[in-house]
Parts: sequence; structure tokens; C-alpha cells
Amino acid sequence: MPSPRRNAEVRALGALGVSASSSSSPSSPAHGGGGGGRFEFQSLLSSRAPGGEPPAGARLRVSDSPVHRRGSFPLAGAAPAQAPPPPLPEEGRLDLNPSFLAIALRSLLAIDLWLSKKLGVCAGESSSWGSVRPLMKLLEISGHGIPWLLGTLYCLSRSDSWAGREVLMNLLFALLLDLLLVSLLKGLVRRRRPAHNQMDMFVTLSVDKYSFPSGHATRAALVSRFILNHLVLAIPLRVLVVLWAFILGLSRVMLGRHNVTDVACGFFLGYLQYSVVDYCWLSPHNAPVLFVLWSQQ
Ligand SMILES: CC(C)=CCC/C(C)=C/COP(=O)(O)O
Repeated sequence: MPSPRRNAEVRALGALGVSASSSSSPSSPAHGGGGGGRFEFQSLLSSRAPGGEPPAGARLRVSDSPVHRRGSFPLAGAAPAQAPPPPLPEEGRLDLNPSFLAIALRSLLAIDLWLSKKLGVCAGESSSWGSVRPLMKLLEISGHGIPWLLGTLYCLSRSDSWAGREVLMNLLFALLLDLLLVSLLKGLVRRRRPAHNQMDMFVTLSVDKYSFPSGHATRAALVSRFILNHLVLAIPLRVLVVLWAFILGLSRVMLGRHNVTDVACGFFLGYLQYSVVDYCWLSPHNAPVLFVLWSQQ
């Protein structure tokens, strides 16, 4: 008879489409992640340290084991039951927290994929909102790295005030930092773009085959925060800047380029990046070489 707690675990895993096999041979494909969902179940009930011993905090109590349960209800002719072992100390009991965290993450990921597919209404010409796709692609170019880099360089070359040069120099630094960080993260995480995405983007880097985090979302958050802090704009224009960033992020999911979490984390990262740029703010005092070099162009 499985314990109620064990039943609850199996039900929770079942809800996630995870197999509830209890075979735990270390050489079986299920062991060590080979079997996808089965691995989750293994880690929940029989996580083992490399030496074969269960790690502390991940052991089943002896009283829960099938062997012991057989001993509790001896069949006719079976050896008499042994005396029950003393209860294990607290740290020897089954610790479910790590696996529940894994379940929570898996659920979040499942919701992310489901929602992203639902929102990907402009992913192709034949999608339900396929007619809006050209507009979304225009929005895509408005948040692309190349127009922002070229635009900043152009304005720098035309700027005739030190204050203007300082702001633009820092914007250039912010855009380059963003490209570097996003490329690094994409290369590290290597999350594939959604299956429904058509890879027809304007100029991409090799890491742009990956989707986490969204470079457009990081740029949108970074640039809009930068503009709001360093440009004196009327309220309607400030609202427009925020709207542009938000719609650009949404359009990444609608175009099928990203999952929702790529964009949400992209916004968060871009927001943080601005704080870094603000902290390291380049000025003629702390980076005189840059400004002298530029003024000699
Ligand atoms: C080639 C240069 C300078 C930048 C690439 C910009 C780009 C294509 C980013 C990818 O954005 P998503 O991650 O939002 O798809």
C-alpha cells in the first residue's frame, strides 16, 4: 500500500506528464536524466549520491520501504517480522523541497510554452493575425541593434556640445554592453527559438539562433530608461517611449520569435543594465581619453 504522501507525489508528477515508474537501477536509462520525466520521479524518490548511497535528506524512511511493509504483514510461512528500527533523525528523512522546486519550474516552463504559442498570432503569413506581421516587423527594426548603433554614432559625430557628447557616449557604451551581455547569455543558455518562429530576421549574429534573453526586450528597457532619465520630454512623449518598449516586447512573442519568459527576463536585464551604465557613467573626468579622442575626430 503506497503511503498517502507518495500517492500525492505520483499524482503531482502525473499532472505534469511524468512517468511514475519506481524502478531505480542506476544503469537504467531513466537514471541520470536519460528518460526525461522518469528522471524527475527518480530524483524525487531515490536520489543517489555517486557512490550509490542516498544523499542526506533524500532517503526514504525504512518504515516506508516496500521491504519493510512486507515485513509488517508477514505471509504464512514467512520469517517473523523484525523489531521496527528506531526513527531516523530529522535530516535522514525524505526532503521533498528540491523536487517541488523542479516541479514548479517545469510548470512555469509549460505555461510559458503554452502562452507563447497562443500569443504567437503573427508567426506566419497564414497565422490568425498574419496581416499585422509587416507592422510587427517594422517594430522589430525599430528595436534592432544596427539602427540604434548607427544612429548614436551619427548623432555623436554631429554633436557640438560636451553635454550632448557625454550622453551619447554613454548611450553607445550602453548599447555595446547590451550586445555583449545578451550574446554571452544566449551562448550560455542556448535556448532554441520557438518552433513556430520563421527565421527571417534583419541582420543577426550567430548567437541569435537562440532566444534567451530577447535582445530586443533588453534594448527596449535599457534605451527607454536611458531616454527617460537623460532627455527632457513632454509627458505624452514619455508615455510613448514606455508604450514603444512594451509593444516591442509583446511583438517578439506575437511574431513567434520568443517565449514570454525570454521577453520578461529581457526587460528585467535591460532595466538592470541601465543601472550599471548609470553607476559607471563616463564623463570627461573619469574617462578623459575617450572624450579627447572623440573631440579630435
Ligand atoms: C547585428 C547586431 C548589431 C545586432 C543584432 C540584433 C538582434 C538581431 C538581436 C536579436 O534580438 P532578439 O533576441 O530579440 O531576437
